[in-house]
Amino acid sequence: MTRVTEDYLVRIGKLIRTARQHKGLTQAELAEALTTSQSAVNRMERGQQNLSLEMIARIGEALDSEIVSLGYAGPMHLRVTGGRRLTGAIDVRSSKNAGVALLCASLLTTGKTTLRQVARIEEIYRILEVLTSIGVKARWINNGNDLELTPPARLDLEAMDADAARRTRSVLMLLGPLMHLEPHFRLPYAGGCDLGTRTVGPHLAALRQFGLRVNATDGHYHADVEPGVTPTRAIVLTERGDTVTENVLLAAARHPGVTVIRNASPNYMVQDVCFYLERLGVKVEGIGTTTLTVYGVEKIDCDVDYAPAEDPVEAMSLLAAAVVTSSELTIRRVPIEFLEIELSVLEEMGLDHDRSEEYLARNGRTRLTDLTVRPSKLTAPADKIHPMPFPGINIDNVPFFAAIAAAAHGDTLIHDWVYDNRAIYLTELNRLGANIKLLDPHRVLVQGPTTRWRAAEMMCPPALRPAVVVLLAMLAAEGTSVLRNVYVINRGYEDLAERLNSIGARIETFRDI
Ligand SMILES: CC(=O)N[C@H]1[C@@H](OP(=O)(O)OP(=O)(O)OC[C@H]2O[C@@H](n3ccc(=O)[nH]c3=O)[C@H](O)[C@@H]2O)O[C@H](CO)[C@@H](O)[C@@H]1O
Ligand SMILES: C=C(OP(=O)(O)O)C(=O)O
Repeated sequence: MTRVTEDYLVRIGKLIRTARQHKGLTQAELAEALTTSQSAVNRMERGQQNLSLEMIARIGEALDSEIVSLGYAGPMHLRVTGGRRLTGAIDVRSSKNAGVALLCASLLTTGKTTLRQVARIEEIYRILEVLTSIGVKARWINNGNDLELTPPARLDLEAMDADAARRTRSVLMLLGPLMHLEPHFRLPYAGGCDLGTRTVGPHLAALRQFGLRVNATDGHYHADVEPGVTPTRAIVLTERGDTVTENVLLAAARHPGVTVIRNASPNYMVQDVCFYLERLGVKVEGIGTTTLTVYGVEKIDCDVDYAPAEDPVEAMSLLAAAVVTSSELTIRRVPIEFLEIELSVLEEMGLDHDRSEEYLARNGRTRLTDLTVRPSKLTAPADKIHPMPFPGINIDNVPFFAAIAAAAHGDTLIHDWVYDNRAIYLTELNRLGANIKLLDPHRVLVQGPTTRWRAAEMMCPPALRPAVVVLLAMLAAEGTSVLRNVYVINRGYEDLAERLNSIGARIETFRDI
């Protein structure tokens, strides 16, 4: 690990102290955020503690401070000592996908939005950069667990951080709230994982019914709002997509009158957005179904406090971690409604598991359970694994079936019809000892069981879930593996390496300078 010299340590220490005081944290509070002691923070601030670049980056994150978030810290990599069993229990955190939608939704009210237990992940940081660049005040409170967002009297859309906006597809969900605030605006083109072409047509077609016209030129969506246009009948989405449903919900929330959305996604992040809207005083009927009726409120000025639910895809990731490492693991706070089809398939494959009594998430609505998974002799499923819009196997959970199928006896056909590239990335597992044949760009045949995972040094595939699947296989492979440039994992998982270490993994993070 690279160390910085004494002179720099004193200067960095001063910067840390100033940034901490600016944020209103005590040394003890910063220490808690960094999982270190108050005396260690005291030594750091006096320049008497050696600091790894990793620690400096973490301090920067804890303090939201550009000064110490060191622009020169290079890409993050992981070094994995594999072949270890996982053990104990781990909590699922709140989802990336609800988090980004709720950040966009915060623009609906002129009041303050407090979001509890928001995942501290890169994707959230990108949307936060976009929001703060246009004037929203953002503050992490309660030891960095909760996020407080206060909009300005008028947004400065011209000042939008285009680089941050281009790194996330979720910026698309600003269309719905912004159309109520500005008659003309532009948004940089949306990005996200490298998953091939993804549709925006359904967003634009649905929002047109509220008078929003969008032209895509020069790397921007140019949006113009025609006043007085109102949907004359139910809005029928051409695809049952998650973000398109959320976008229309956000447009409908401040549209005076009743909007009916058909072919809506009932998926987890959409439910979170509906629960949030209810707290804003916007009535939504049909939550959890494919027809949503929204009773819009033209002006919303209340403060709102909401805790997004736990992430089913993170739950599936942890479950897959237990399976590939043949471990007994308890995964707590699993939003069971959104994982039960996956669990039914896994039960058929022979997965030995127990579920606790159900209890409610902090939002008071989502049902949670604690799931204990035990080492099992798995057989390949009789039928292909393929995703469906909810309810069905979650599209983002499909890659985890590749790792699980690799541990099962027999051949599993996986058909990812949704994304152009994602199935291709699954063949990366072959470098770690799996036997996966690419049948065409959307289908792979996994031939199990993988008797021995092999350690390897690899670049992260440029898509979040396949990247995590590779990491899981590295946990199973004896020896030392290296996974390079894990930004894409940090887009969607909070402190994944550290949290896996807390249940017995051995993963070190390191960075290039
Ligand atoms: C921030 C966020 O919430 N991202 C999620 C969201 O992205 P998002 O809602 O943006 O997903 P897209 O709209 O890109 O849909 C994914 C792909 O599925 C296709 N499609 C979708 C629905 C449908 O009924 N028919 C159809 O063909 C789309 O054309 C697209 O190619 O949903 C995806 C699908 O669950 C998830 O992978 C993403 O993690
Ligand atoms: C595809 C994903 O996300 P995004 O829509 O943010 O690219 C994902 O979460 O796996």
